[in-house]
Amino acid sequence: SAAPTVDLAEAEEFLRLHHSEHPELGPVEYRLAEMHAEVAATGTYRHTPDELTFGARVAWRNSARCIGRLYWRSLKVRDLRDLRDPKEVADECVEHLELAGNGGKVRPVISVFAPDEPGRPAPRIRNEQLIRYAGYVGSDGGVLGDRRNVELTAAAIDLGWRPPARRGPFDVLPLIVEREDAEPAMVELPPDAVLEVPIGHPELPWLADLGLRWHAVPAISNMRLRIGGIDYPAAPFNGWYMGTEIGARNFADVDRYDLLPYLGRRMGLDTSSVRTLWKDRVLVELNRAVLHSFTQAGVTITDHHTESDRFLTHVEKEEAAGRSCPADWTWIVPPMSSGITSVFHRYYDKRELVPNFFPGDTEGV
Ligand code: HEM
Ligand SMILES: N/C(=N/c1cccc(CO[C@@H]2CCNC2)c1)c1cccs1
Repeated sequence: SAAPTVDLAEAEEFLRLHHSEHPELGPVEYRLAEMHAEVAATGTYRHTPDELTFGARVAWRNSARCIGRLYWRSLKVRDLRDLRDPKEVADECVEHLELAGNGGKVRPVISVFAPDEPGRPAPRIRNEQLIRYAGYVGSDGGVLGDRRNVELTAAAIDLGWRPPARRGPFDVLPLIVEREDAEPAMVELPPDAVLEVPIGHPELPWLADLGLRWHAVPAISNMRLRIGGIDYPAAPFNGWYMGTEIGARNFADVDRYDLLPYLGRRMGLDTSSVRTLWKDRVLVELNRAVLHSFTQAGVTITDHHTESDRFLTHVEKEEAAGRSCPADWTWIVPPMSSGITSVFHRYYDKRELVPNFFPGDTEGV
């Protein structure tokens, strides 16, 4: 027999949850006995496809920082647990992006690759998201592109990635997949797997000439999915964007694209003092540009008002189902116009439930 590497209490709690929410599965006792026998023999157990699908959907439902959970039942789950080879994992991530992008009608998808098992290390995706723009540090210390990805860009170059002849602010980085006992794989994303939206403004024609753009599919690839005591370190998942993520954070943060001062001047605002609220006026127009452009391009996007109302509907539905809906106010409340969104005006249950997603071990490396 092998020493159990899996937390038996967490495994049992998960199987009981699965049967309680799906009575059609019959009594849980048989499954519990099977699990205990497998753990006694091998130190771990294997989820059935149904358990994996249910577990991934509940992990989303338990993600306290996620405002988009109303549609948690619709998550498409790709069972790729037999894949451990870094190159194969990278290639399936390209498939994931094509399936999720769906020509603009973005679908929430998760791909679950091999779990950590005794003596069989799992693959891990180095990139924080499947699609990331390069960040190049200039000799003057300035950065061309996304400052957040300066280290990832250097890692890709170290692995042999050649930036385009003319470096730009939106060069898509290759995917890097690592496994402790294998060579890392680095795969360029083919253009048709990377749906992008050019950014223009409904009333300011000059904005389109700036060449701003963003990718349609946000796909988090460095978090660990934990289900019933089993960890899946490579389980990239995507939804669609809420406009503020791009307009109020990616384009606005000083340590990202830092566009507010430039756009303020182009809009002819008095940027000499914050008291003119010039930053706030630029922020609104930049976010209107993002929502307008995605809609024009036929790419799914949601605004922070609609998404706030949807989330509170989700909280009500969960409570009607007899479940508490854990939520982290500091992440749920959007990064602009907070007080005029519905989620601002209440408290939330902050417990941490499992199944769930946790920071990966490449987090903040
Ligand atoms: C379908 C549309 C979805 C929308 C609009 C949405 C929206 C968001 C937003 C705005 C955040 C905060 C991100 C930030 O502040 O940087 C977030 C966090 C999160 N979302 Fe969702 N989400 C969606 C789907 C999903 C799906 C499908 C999953 C997983 C299956 C998911 C899991 C999470 C997790 C785990 C976090 C917290 C990440 C962290 O702690 O770093 N979301 N979501
Ligand atoms: N819209 C989204 N937004 C995010 C969801 C989770 C995390 C993030 C990015 O988080 C980074 C770490 C902290 N802020 C930036 C963005 C989704 C990504 C995957 C499914 S939905």
